[in-house]
Amino acid sequence: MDEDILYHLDLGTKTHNLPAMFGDIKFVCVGGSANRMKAFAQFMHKELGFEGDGKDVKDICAGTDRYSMYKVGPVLSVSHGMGIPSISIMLHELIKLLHHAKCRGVTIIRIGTSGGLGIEPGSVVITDTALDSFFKPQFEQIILDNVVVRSTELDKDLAEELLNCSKEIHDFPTMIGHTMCTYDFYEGQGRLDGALCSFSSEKKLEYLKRAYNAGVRNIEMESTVFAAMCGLCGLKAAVVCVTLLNRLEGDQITIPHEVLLEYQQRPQQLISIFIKKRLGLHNQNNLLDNAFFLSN
Ligand SMILES: O=P(O)(O)O[C@H]1O[C@H](CO)[C@@H](O)[C@H]1O
Ligand SMILES: O=c1cc[nH]c(=O)[nH]1
Repeated sequence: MDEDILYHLDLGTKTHNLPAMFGDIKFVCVGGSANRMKAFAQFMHKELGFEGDGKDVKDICAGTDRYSMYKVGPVLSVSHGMGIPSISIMLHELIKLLHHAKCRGVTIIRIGTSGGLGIEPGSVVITDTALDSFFKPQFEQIILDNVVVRSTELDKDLAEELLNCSKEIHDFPTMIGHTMCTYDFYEGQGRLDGALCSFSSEKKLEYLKRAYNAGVRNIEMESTVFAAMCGLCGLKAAVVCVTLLNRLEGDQITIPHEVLLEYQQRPQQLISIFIKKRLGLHNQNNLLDNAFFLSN
């Protein structure tokens, strides 16, 4: 194409110098909420030792209210909204953005929240494989009037590397497990507390226990399409989600707001250690030299 307009990001190849703006990106972190992804950018600003408090970090996608995007050195932090359609639109445009910007060796991580299965609330789950609602490691994309089945395997070495980083954090449990991805938060996740509910408490528990026995440790709403698209486009990808409750014990999220905020920071803490280790900065307070990123 002579010009590529990344409509939902309010960016384009003729209107923006994408290699100059994004060419040094090595890590992309994505998550549902715009506020969380801004907070993550501010946190990484501090963690990477940049000057100032990072409070004035600019939303690169401010021209649209669909998604928010923040850049801190080699780290891009992007919101994706809720559910498969929302994240898949963002990923199409983000992956084209990385291509136009000539980025190389990029690692992409979803940092999210989820419902846990049989594990302590506040635990962090690193996904090895994303499963659909039938516990299959696949994502079904409708293309024209065909159902195209795509693999949802994630990078096993990256998951192990993240698990190793978690050993430095002693405040909460972290584990590797399967993640089930659904099209809905209520009926789709076997909740009894939606506006509609057509099954019994016994049926719900029977389904969730089968999911547990199939290796599922948490449930969320984006991991299958994320794994499938990143895998097909050659991006090393991981999904790291904190659990807000144990779904074998209830449906409503009753934790106080401050606890929710603290839980949401857990995947961010882990990813910060991972990024700093990859950059050779872990346990150092040195100021980053931007030239390092431009030359690597
Ligand atoms: O915390 P985020 O990243 O939004 O992810 C989870 O939370 C949302 C539901 O509350 C869904 O998008 C689910 O996947
Ligand atoms: O139970 C939960 C909690 C967060 N996100 C989900 O998708 N499900």
